[in-house]
Amino acid sequence: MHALLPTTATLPLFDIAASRRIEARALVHSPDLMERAGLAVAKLALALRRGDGPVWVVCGPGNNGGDGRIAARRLAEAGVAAHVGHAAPERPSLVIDALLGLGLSRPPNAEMLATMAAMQACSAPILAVDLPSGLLADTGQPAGERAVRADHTLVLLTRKPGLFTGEGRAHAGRLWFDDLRVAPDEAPTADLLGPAAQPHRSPTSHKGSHGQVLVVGGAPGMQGAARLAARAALACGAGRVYLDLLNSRPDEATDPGQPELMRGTPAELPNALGVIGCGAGPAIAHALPALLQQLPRLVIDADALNAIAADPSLQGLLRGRPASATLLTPHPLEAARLLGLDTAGVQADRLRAAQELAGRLGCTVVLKGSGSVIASPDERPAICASGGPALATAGSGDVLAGWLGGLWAQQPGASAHRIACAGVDAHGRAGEVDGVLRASDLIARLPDGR
Ligand SMILES: NC(=O)C1=CN([C@@H]2O[C@H](COP(=O)(O)OP(=O)(O)OC[C@H]3O[C@@H](n4cnc5c(N)ncnc54)[C@H](O)[C@@H]3O)[C@@H](O)[C@H]2O)[C@@H](O)CC1
Ligand SMILES: Nc1ncnc2c1ncn2[C@@H]1O[C@H](COP(=O)(O)OP(=O)(O)O)[C@@H](O)[C@H]1O
Repeated sequence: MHALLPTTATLPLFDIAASRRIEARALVHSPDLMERAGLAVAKLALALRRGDGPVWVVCGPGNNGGDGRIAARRLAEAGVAAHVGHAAPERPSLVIDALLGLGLSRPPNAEMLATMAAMQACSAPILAVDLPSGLLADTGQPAGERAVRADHTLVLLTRKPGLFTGEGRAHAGRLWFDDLRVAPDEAPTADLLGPAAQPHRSPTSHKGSHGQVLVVGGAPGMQGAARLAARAALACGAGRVYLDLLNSRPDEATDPGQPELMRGTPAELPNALGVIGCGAGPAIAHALPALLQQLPRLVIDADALNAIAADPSLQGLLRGRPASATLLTPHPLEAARLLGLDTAGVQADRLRAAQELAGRLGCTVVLKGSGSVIASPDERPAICASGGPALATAGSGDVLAGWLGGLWAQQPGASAHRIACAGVDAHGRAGEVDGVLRASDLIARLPDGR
C-alpha cells in the first residue's frame, strides 16, 4: 500500500468493466482477495484514526461492504473497537466508508443519502474503501445528488479514472493504493500521467535548432493573453518566438516587458508552430482559414475554438489537416460549444467528451479543468492528476497553450498527443502551490522544456 499522488511514472487506469474482468480472473487463483482488501483497509485505518474512540464502519449491501466488515474484524483483532452499523458511535476516531464502491449502479436512495450525510457530519476523518460512496468510478461524477467527500480513499486492485477527473479529486481526498498483489492482465482504459522525460539539448545547438513559435491573438484589450502564451513558449526553450497581435498599430511594442519577443506574421513565418486564439476575440475568425491551411502545426485555444465551433466550414478545414498536426485546448465550455452540448453534458463524462471531440475533428484534444483529459484519434486517452485550484486564475490556460507550443517547436518529430501529455503534466505540477498564483508566476515555475 502506498500514497498514489504525486505520481513518479505514468500509471494504468481501468474502468469498471476492465476492473471487473481483472478481478474475475484474479479470483480464480486468489479467492482471498476480499480478505486482502479488508486487511489493507484495517492497516490504513490504524494509521489514520484520530484519538482512541471506536472506528465507525459503514457497510453497504455488496462487496464494498464486505471489505468493510473484514476491516472491522481485523481492527477488533488489533484491539481497536470497531462499530459496524448505519448510526454513529460516540466520538469515533475514524469513519470507514464501505457503503458503495465499484457496484454503484443508480442514484443513492433517501436512506443511503441519510447515511452519507451522517458520515459527513462526523468530526472524525473519513476513509473511503476503493471509492467514495456515490461517486461513479468511470466518470468522477456523483450518481445522484451527493457523494461522500472523503479525507482519504484506499483504492483497491485497480486505479479508476473517475478518481482523477471531474469531481473525483474533490471527493477522494488523499489517495492510497493497494494492488492486492494482482498484476493487471489487460491493456489500461487510460493512462494516469507521470512526468515526461526532458528532451535532449545538444551542446552544439543554436537558436535555429529549437524551433519557431508564432503566437496569433491578443486583440486590443486582451493582448496580455497572447503575451503570456508567447512568454511561456520562450521560457519553455523555443528558439525564436514571434507575436502577431491582432488589430495592433504598426508601431505598437510587441511586449515591452519581454524584449526577446519579436513581431511576425503567418505570411512571413510559414513554417512556424502556431499558437492561435489566446485573447484573440472575434477577429481571429477572419484569420483562421489561412492559419488552418498554411501552418504545419497548430495549438488552438480560446477564441479560435469558439470561432471554429460557430463555423462548420472551419471545422471542415480542421478535419482536413494532416494527422497529429493540431492540438486543441478547450476548457469545458469551449468543448461544449464544439460538441453542441452544455457544460454539464461535457463534465458528466469528461473522458468520453474529449474522445468524441478528438474523433470528430481529427485532432488531439486537451479537455482542461480538474483532471485534464488528453485524447487523440487512435491513442489511449490520458488523465492528468497534477494541478490544483491555484491554476484557477486568468491566463493560466494561455500559459499552457504557449508552453505546449514551445515544447512542440523543439520536438518536431513528437506526436501532438505526446506533447500534450508532457506539457499538461508539467503545467499542472508547476501549479501545485498553496494559495493563489498569478499566471506570470506560473511561467517562472515551469521547468524549462529541454
Ligand atoms: N470481490 C472481491 O474479491 C473484491 C471486491 N472488492 C470490493 O468490492 C467492491 C465492488 O463490490 P460490488 O460489486 O458488490 O459493488 P458494491 O459493493 O459497490 O455495490 C453493489 C451493491 O450495491 C447495490 N447498489 C448499487 N447502487 C446502489 C444505490 N445507489 N443505492 C443502494 N444500493 C445500491 C447493488 O444493488 C449491490 O447490491 C469494490 O469497490 C471493492 O471495494 C475489492 O476489494 C477487490 C476484491
Ligand atoms: N481546480 C483546478 N485543478 C486543476 N487544474 C485547474 C484547476 N482550475 C484550472 N485549472 C487549469 O488551469 C488552466 C485554466 O485554463 P483556462 O480556463 O483556459 O483559463 P484562461 O483562459 O484564463 O487562461 C487549465 O489548464 C486548467 O486545467
